[in-house]
This record gives sequence, C-alpha cells and structure tokens, in this order.
Amino acid sequence: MWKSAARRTSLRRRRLFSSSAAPNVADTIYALSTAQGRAGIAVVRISGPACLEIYKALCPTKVLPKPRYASVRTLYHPQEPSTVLDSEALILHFPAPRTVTGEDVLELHVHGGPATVKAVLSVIPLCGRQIRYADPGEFTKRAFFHDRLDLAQIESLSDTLDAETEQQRRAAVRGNSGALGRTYEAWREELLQARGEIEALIDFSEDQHFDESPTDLLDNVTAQVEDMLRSIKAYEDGSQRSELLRNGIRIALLGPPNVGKSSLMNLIVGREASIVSGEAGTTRDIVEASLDIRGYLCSFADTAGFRSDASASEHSDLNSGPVGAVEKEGIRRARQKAEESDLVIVLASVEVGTDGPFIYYDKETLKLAATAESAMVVINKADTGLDLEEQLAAFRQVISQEIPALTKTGDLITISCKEARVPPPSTAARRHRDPGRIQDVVSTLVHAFSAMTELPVDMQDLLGVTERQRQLLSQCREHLEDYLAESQAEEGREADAVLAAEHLRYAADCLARITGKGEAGDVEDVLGVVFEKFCVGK
Ligand SMILES: Nc1nc2c(ncn2[C@@H]2O[C@H](COP(=O)(O)OP(=O)(O)OP(=O)(O)O)[C@@H](O)[C@H]2O)c(=O)[nH]1
Repeated sequence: MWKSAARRTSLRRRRLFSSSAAPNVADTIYALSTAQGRAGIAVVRISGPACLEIYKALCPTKVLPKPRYASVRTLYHPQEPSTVLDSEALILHFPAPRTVTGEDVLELHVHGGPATVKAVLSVIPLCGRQIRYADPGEFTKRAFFHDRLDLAQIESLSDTLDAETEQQRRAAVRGNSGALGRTYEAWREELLQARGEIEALIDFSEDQHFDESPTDLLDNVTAQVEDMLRSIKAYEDGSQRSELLRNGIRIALLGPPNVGKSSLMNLIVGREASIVSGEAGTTRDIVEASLDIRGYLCSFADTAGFRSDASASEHSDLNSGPVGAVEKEGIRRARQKAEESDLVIVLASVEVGTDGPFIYYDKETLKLAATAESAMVVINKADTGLDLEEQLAAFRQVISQEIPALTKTGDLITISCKEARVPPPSTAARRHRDPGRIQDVVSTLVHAFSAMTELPVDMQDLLGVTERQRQLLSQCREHLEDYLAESQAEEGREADAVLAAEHLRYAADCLARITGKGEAGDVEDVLGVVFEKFCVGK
C-alpha cells in the first residue's frame, strides 16, 4: 500500500519536470563532497545506475561491501590493474531506493591529499559509460526528483550549509526534519478535501440526499479555514523571527554629533570600523560592520549625528553653526537607516555646558527608536565623575512619558567608551573587569535579540520557515480570506459556493508550491531559486 503511494508520488514528481529541467538520471554522477584542499580524508560521492560497475572497476578482486557497512578496500586504476590509487580507502554502498538521492549510492572515503583525490576523481569516468561530474546541487535535485526530500527540507539543507552563527544553525536544523513539509501537505489535503465536498454538493445536491445542508457544509469549512488562518499567521510570524536569525539583526546607532557613536560601535565590533574624532560631525555617511554576538549575526550601522532644532536650542553651546547640505543628507540617511533597522540604540552623552553638566540627546532619535521593533538608550561619557542624579531622573521621565514604548527594553545603561579603551593594569584584571561597562550593552543586546527571535518550545519548527515560504503562506492566507468573504452570505447577496471553492483551490496551490508539489512551471521556477545557492557535491 505504502509502496504504491510512494511510487505514485514519485511518478507525479517526474511529470512535474519539463524535459529540459529534469535531471538526466540515466547518467551516473560523482563529485568530491568534502571541501577542496589538503585534509585527513576526502569523501567522493557517486550516485546513479553505474555505481556497481564503478566499484568493480576500482576494486576488481574484492566483493561489494554489505549495504550500509563500511569496508576497507584498496583502490586500483581501472585500466592499469597494477597501479594503486589509494591503499586503504573506506567504501560504503547504499542500494536504491532508500538512499540520500533515491538511487544507488557509493561513497569512497579516501586519503585527503590533493594528489590522491585528483587521481581517484580522474579515473571514475573511465569505469563505465554515462558517468560524469555532478552539477551544483545535483545530488539534492535527484533526491527531490525521487521524492526523498521536499522543497522545504531542501531549503533548510541549503541554510544548514550556509550557517555561520550558532543561531543560524539552530534555525536551519528546524526545517530539516520534514515536519514543516508534512504540515503544509496536511493543510493542502484538508483544503482539497473541503473543496471536493463543496463541489460535490454543488453538482449533486439537487438529485441526491446529503447529510449536510449546503449552509452547514460551508459553515464547517469556514470553521476549518478560520483555524488554518490562525496557524498560518503564527507561521508567518515565525518566519519573521527566523529571518532575523538567518539574515542578521540590523542595528542602527543614533544620537547627536560627538556623543561617542563611532567609539561604541568600534568597541562592540572589536576594530576601528568607524573614525573617532573630537570634531563634531565626523561620521557623515552610514558605516556598517557585521559580527557574531553570542551566536547572533548582527549588522551595526554607525550614522551621522542628528542635530534637530529642539536639541539645538536646548544645547546651543554644542550645536553651533547651521546644518549644511552634506550634514542634512547624512541625517536623512541616518533616519532612513533607523527606519529599516530591527533595533535602534539611542546614544546620549554627559556633557558640561555653561550651566553645568547635562545629558545631551536628540529628541528625534528617541522618537525613531520608539517606532523600532526593539530599542535601548545608552548614556556615554559616564567617566566625568559628576553627580547626575537629577539629570538622569529628568531624562528617564522624558523617555517614559513622551515615548513610553522605549522603556520596554529596560532601564538606561551608562557607559564610558573612554574608560573601556584604557587598558586595565594587568591581564588578570582585564579578564575580570569591564571598566567602561560595554558588556552591559552587549548583554542587553543579546537579551533583546533573544526576545525578538524567541518562540515557545512547541513552536520551534517555525524557525525553519523561510522568506520564500512566508510569501507563499501570505498568498495562501489571502485566498483563504477571499474564501471567507465569498462563503458568507450578506444581506442582498447569497454565498457563491463555486467561487468559494475556487479560492480554496488557489490556497491549496500556494501550499503545493512550498513543498514542490505544484504544477510543472511552478516547480521549475522554485527549483531555480532554491538550487542556485547549492555547491557541487551536495
Ligand atoms: N570623555 C569621554 N570622551 C569620549 C567617550 N567616548 C568618546 N569620547 C570622545 O568623544 C569624541 C567623539 O567621539 P566619536 O566616537 O567620534 O563620536 P560620534 O558620536 O561618532 O561623533 P560624530 O561622528 O561626530 O557623530 C571623541 O573625541 C572621543 O574620544 C567617553 O566615554 N568619554
């Protein structure tokens, strides 16, 4: 029963490829599956009908190893039997169909010296006919073709190979299990079933007896669709979180000129990415730097200092001179950067004016931070040693009263980039001290990242939802919303069951495109996008 179902799926998948896009499975493909260069071992993977022929040509005197068991063999040149290519290679044979590609697979684990690898790779095409080096991603394409993986799994495989940070890896493995594909497929079948029932009712209700009235049936389907819509919204939300992990969290550093934005960014990224100078307005354009902060990929943007009219009138001794055209453009870009960022750090500083010490900040930067998904406020130059209790209390009030959303990520952090830059007296002290309290900023950032990307334990699979899947899910959601609009009778208008059923079909098609069960044209488009990132040997 299972076998015939699997065979049907496989045949259907074969039909989905046009002749130009289908992998030529009559060819046997091979490739180095480990990285290029000198290594302890190198793995050559072979897939296709000529696996046994290749084995016999390379190891003429020894029987084929037991399936899935590793055996040591000497590899010989297929045309010069006395030439040994590798005296001790490990061979694994996986017979079709339950293999990574769905075909016969042979793995040669050879010594990883470049000459050995080159020698083995060069003789494989001599072992039989229609044997060639694999195209990028061809092993995975064959796995899809033979229904061993769905497209959601292939995307997560691609993400797993690309993962550079711990959090990217965590998001990628969530899609590997196939759970996402099973959910999409279950939803699709549910929609097709509902559509079938509605259509049967339209076609036959007049001459046959049905247990359910058309209204009851539409009501039941409506309840199902509403349920599914809730789940789809959760999946769309999950994808936004996983995108933050996958593509990195964008952080904009905002504040007036000279408060220490470049100094803070350099300290966090650990290098002189941005110019630090006592001259106000040094940073005119966006300076960006990417780094891994405790497993999270982040992209920091140092921006031009804001000088708005409000702060100019309040702190006339710091805001001297009119704002020129270049500075204006810098501020415009900073504003745009802030709007595109996931997290905004507003930097203020302790300054001493003619009337004594004060906290120098720019109100527009606070407002921009309030509209960001996450924000934090940092006060720099806390090394002045001045008593600022009163000013701090007033500043807190500005934040909590005028921009209450800003307080959601916690209290103000006071730091000193200057003290952080002065090397502590000894190595031991360096290990234990953080004189400028820069680590407080880093810890608060990590806390914010975790809140922005966190999902309940039972929803962790949603971290595997990719941007491509999200777009199709949102199209699916729109069709389901259209179904709801169409299926509900309003005053003066009867529900149109035919149109409603069509919306269910469109919604089901979107789900089919996620897993690769769509129509031929769709699948080929999607394959192009999904496979373009794959390397040879995968
Ligand atoms: N006292 C003191 N000075 C600091 C501190 N951090 C930075 N500075 C000084 O403040 C000045 C401005 O620092 P930057 O990091 O260039 O400030 P910025 O906000 O990037 O400046 P713009 O590029 O003009 O917007 C430099 O002279 C720094 O040495 C600090 O914690 N304490």
